[in-house]
Amino acid sequence: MDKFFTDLQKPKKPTAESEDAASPDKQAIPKGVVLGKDGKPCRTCTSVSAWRAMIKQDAATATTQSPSPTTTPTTTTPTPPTPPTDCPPDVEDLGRSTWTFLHTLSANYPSRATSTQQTEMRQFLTLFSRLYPCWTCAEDFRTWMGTRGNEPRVEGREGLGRWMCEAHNEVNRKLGKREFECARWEERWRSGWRDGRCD
Ligand SMILES: Cc1cc2nc3c(=O)[nH]c(=O)nc-3n(C[C@H](O)[C@H](O)[C@H](O)COP(=O)(O)OP(=O)(O)OC[C@H]3O[C@@H](n4cnc5c(N)ncnc54)[C@H](O)[C@@H]3O)c2cc1C
Repeated sequence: MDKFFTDLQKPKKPTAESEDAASPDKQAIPKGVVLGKDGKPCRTCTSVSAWRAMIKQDAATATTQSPSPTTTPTTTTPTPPTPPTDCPPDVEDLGRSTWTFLHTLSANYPSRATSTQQTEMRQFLTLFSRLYPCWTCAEDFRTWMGTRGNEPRVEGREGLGRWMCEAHNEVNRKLGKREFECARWEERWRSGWRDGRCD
């Protein structure tokens, strides 16, 4: 699991297993930008900041490679405008929405799941880990989930909620974020905080 996000700061190449296999031009890819099978950056695998850095770099390259014979080359490249909110999600927007869904799903899982419900939840998590649109995230999530001791705990709500919290904390650690106190997952995602601020 050490590779989970370790190369977040490097452009990540799709693996042969990934449906998005590509042959990237390393020179042209800024840090943090991930490529899809068409060789183009994968927006759902890339943060807006890395995306914007790429646009800025493209603009700078265009300026230096094809200067107009009649104009003086510019020395600064304008920062692209902040995208409006109704644009396709980047890796962070997608992640926030997805965690909201996954924790809410756990919070509404039966306290004691039937064997059918357990099977369905296992199947869902397996499919989720294959279909999540950030393929680099999905790949690492699959690896984590497949590691001994990290298998989904689907017997009931408490186990699943804790497991989801641990899964999320794994991502938090890899991204250098603070870990969440898993004893409080239910307050965050089901009952609301004990101080009553969500009531
Ligand atoms: C399966 C998966 C894999 C991902 N992999 C990557 C990746 O490889 N690279 C990448 O850049 N991004 C990845 N992301 C996105 C990343 O986890 C964040 O969603 C994104 O960086 C936005 O972070 P955030 O700080 O806004 O809050 P988020 O991490 O999205 O958290 C949202 C809210 O959940 C609560 N929370 C935080 N931690 C926990 C926890 N452990 N348990 C319960 N609640 C918690 C907090 O209240 C927080 O505000 C992944 C997302 C998912 C769903």
